[in-house]
Amino acid sequence: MPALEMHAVAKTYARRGRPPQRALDGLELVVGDGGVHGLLGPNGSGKTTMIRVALGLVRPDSGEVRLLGRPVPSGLPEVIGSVGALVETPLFFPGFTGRRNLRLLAETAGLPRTRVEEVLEVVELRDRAEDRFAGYSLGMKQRLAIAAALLKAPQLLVLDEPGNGLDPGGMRDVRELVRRLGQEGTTVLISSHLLAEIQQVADSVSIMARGRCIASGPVHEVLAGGGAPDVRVRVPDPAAAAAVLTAAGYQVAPAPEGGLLVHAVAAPAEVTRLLAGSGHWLEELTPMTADLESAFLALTAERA
Ligand SMILES: Nc1ncnc2c1ncn2[C@@H]1O[C@H](COP(=O)(O)OP(=O)(O)OP(=O)(O)O)[C@@H](O)[C@H]1O
Repeated sequence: MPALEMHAVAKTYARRGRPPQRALDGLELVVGDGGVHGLLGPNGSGKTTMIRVALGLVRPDSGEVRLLGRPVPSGLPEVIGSVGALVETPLFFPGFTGRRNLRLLAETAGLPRTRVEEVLEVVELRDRAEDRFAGYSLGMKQRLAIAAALLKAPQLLVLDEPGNGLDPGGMRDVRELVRRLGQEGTTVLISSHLLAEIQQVADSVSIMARGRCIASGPVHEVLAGGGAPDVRVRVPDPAAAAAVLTAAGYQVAPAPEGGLLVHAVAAPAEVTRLLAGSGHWLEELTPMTADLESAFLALTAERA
């Protein structure tokens, strides 16, 4: 059962004195169970709206939403206890310690104090748990917020742009935490407009642009555009080598940096074998994995 499913979801915000703003435009999106799923898109692409719709905080104009298998909003009461979310900066009491803030939240939710100690441990704030919240760095505040979302031991953790405003050290801490949670069995949905952030933590990714999902799948597949990667080869006689590869059915072009670019190579060893078999000894064979940035820019530009 997927953690989250959205079908044909549309949402347009009415704005006083200005034309309505379409935020979701027939969104189709599935977040599988387990691992870290990244939601990537430029500012204004609809990520926050999508998350708010998923959690029943915003009612869509049309479409179908299922969270942990239950329809939203009607089935929400059955599953919301298994979903932890960090959508807006939660309100902590600045004068209270981190521990006391969490204890208050745990009490309200009917959870034992031992759970507070567990989540403090998970976000590595135990050493600083007796410091006042007001004295925490942004990164520590963010980790405390994640700890609060983890109190009820959620099956699904939703984090909307958790890296926003953090310095590189803070971002690294959040990244490591997210990766660890994913490995330990929590399904994490994390949004970001930063490619590197998603690339470094997510197992799968959905790319959003203008209220739609324009690509989705395992990170390495979305990066490669869904197909096998190109490889660059260098040989002493490129023209003759190109002829050998073309005869074997490969598409070959001169590489801009020199050498040959062989398109969509599922098994690079096959290229090595073919060329060696015809007396062309490879000087270099490099898989050209597209980085997320170019894949992302190409995708969002295409559909814009
Ligand atoms: N409450 C609202 N009223 C009017 N327009 C809104 C509202 N919330 C969002 N929008 C608009 O809907 C579009 C999608 O916004 P949304 O916040 O969902 O995108 P996002 O991808 O999360 O962007 P960001 O990274 O900037 O938060 C934007 O054009 C935004 O200005």
